[in-house]
Amino acid sequence: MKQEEVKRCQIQEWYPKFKSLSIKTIIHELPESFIDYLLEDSKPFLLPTSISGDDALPQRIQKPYPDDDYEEEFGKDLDGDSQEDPEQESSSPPCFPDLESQIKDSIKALGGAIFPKLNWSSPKDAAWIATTGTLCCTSFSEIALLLRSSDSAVHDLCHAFDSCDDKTSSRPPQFFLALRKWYPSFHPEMEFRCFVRGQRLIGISQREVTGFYPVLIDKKVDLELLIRGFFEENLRLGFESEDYTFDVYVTRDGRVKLLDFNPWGAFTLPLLFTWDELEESFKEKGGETIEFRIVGSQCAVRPGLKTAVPYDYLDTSPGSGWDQFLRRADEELKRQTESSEAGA
Ligand SMILES: Nc1ncnc2c1ncn2[C@@H]1O[C@H](COP(=O)(O)OP(=O)(O)OP(=O)(O)O)[C@@H](O)[C@H]1O
Repeated sequence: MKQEEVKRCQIQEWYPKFKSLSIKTIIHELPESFIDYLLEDSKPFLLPTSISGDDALPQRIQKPYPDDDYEEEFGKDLDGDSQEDPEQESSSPPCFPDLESQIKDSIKALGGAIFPKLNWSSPKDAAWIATTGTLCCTSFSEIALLLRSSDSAVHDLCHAFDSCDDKTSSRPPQFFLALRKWYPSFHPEMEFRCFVRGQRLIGISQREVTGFYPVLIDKKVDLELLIRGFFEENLRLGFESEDYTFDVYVTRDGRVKLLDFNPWGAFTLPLLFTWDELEESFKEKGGETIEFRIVGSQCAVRPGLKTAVPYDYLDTSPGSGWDQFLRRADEELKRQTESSEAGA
């Protein structure tokens, strides 16, 4: 894969051209100080101080220590004076007044609630930390909390070009924050990922693979016609890459909305396909047919895509803690088996 292909899939690159086919979005360039803040490994975890004071998150979260209790226990010396905290200076909450004020205006212009996204990715793996459990944000600090907690954001910030065979840099020159109007009524069964190889649409997959939606069985033929028409009319010659994926949402009245572009292969999830299957199908059929895959029964649903839990839950590598836990569980099992055998 080439860097150029990955760059084309950045929202600030494609959105201006395909704006009329997509959902309402406002894009802000991010200052480097905010990128540093997202990447710094500061403890305690500090949210930016709000300039407006009308933040959706309680101010208390933004303090390094929980008020009086901490001071009572640790902060007073024997004479009763507060001790100086050597970390105090470095742990004062950051503040991005200009960015915050621009974002506040954009959230208002988008109806009061937005879905945040960096150049390529949303912080979908961090939804668990939000008070709503979703990516719906109404304030700057909610966005900051999601981005700071997300491995998908770190991927965009540090590893976006890792799969490129002509990689010259680890990051793009600028980062952007896309604020997309929040749609609470998105129907997951109406989202599809479409696979384009050699400028031919060769595959369509249900996007939400953890559910069985009987309605798709009846609608499949019509949906394929709609998506194919959308692709031929707008993307085949309009998007410059030869190989890529695009995500669409089909509204109840049959309009196709473009949600996203992703590079072919590498970090992009092939959902109900494998990349080998897609390559094979292109080789055999030369892009003449489209294969449309949906989950065909309740028994065929896929497990979650492991994108919505903290990385620590999944990491079983040495040093993660899980390795020790599993070793001890194994030892305990062996011990029990041995003692029951000895007793028999
Ligand atoms: N504006 C929106 N309002 C509500 N939900 C949304 C909105 N945009 C996207 N979503 C939901 O969030 C999901 C992820 O969105 P999106 O594809 O933009 O994120 P992503 O990080 O690029 O994901 P991927 O890496 O899989 O492409 C979508 O499948 C959709 O269900």
